[in-house]
Amino acid sequence: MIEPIIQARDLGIFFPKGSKKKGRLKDLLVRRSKHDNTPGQDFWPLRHVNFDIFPGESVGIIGSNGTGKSTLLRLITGVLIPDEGYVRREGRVAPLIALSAGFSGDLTGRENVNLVGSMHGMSRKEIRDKFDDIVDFAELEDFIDTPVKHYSSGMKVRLGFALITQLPHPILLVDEALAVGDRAFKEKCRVVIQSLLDEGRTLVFVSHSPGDLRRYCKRGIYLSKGEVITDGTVDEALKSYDADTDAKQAEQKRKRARVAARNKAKAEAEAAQAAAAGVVDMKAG
Ligand SMILES: Nc1ncnc2c1ncn2[C@@H]1O[C@H](COP(=O)(O)OP(=O)(O)OP(=O)(O)O)[C@@H](O)[C@H]1O
Repeated sequence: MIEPIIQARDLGIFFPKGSKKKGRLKDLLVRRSKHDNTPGQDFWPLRHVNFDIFPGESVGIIGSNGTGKSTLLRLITGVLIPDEGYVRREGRVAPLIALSAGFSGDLTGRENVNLVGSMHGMSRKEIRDKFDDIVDFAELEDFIDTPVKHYSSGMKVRLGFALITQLPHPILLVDEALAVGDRAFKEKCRVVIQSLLDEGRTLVFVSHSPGDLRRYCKRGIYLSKGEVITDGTVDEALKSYDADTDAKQAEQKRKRARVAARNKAKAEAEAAQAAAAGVVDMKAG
């Protein structure tokens, strides 16, 4: 029997309302003690989430802003620790997430490739062997010995993408990585992702682009308010998302119409009152 490469069971995480993004152990401890002191102040971006992802699958995570998609990827990488349930993964993760965040500004591109590559488990030899390909892909030949703090945000993202896609890890997590960079670079990234999928890597892909989701993913998980609403083909998940969005928009339209009708009735009542007061004044005059 094939075992899942990623398995989530009753997965949930809370944040105290109004807190900043966290992930360090110290923060988690602080958060836990806050939780104990102020019950009812928690916000659960994800709760009761269950799924199995099998080796070689490509799964799109779909949902509107703030529904817990990135949080889910961060739980899969292990950057965040769940408060309920668990997420288990078999094998290492190549995270195409916040691509420029791991770099140290004072170090050069070359030094960062060495540092971040080894942090992700690459040996010195692997880094040496892949170094030229990384620099070439990132198109940073002339700037590789410049401190990263002088890079533009696009240059940092290019270097991050070039490095992370060289990792041999079986699980690839992508969070809107294709939404950055210019058109030519985006196309290059798409080709690389496709080639990694062809090698049999497992992909979990967060995107707002139906085109990209359909291009890479057979399966789709639609999240709403932190829960899995649909887990099926990518078309089924997108359909479910569209139907919810349409229903939400219709509700907002009805709400606006109700407010407009109320305002109109109020304005008419005020006009009638003013007219009546005018009649009284004239009589008095
Ligand atoms: N570490 C954190 N501390 C506090 N709140 C957080 C933290 N991480 C995420 N959140 C909140 O959890 C909710 C889900 O965030 P998340 O980034 O996972 O959403 P998303 O579905 O990826 O949204 P988008 O489509 O806008 O990227 C948001 O309301 C966000 O503000």
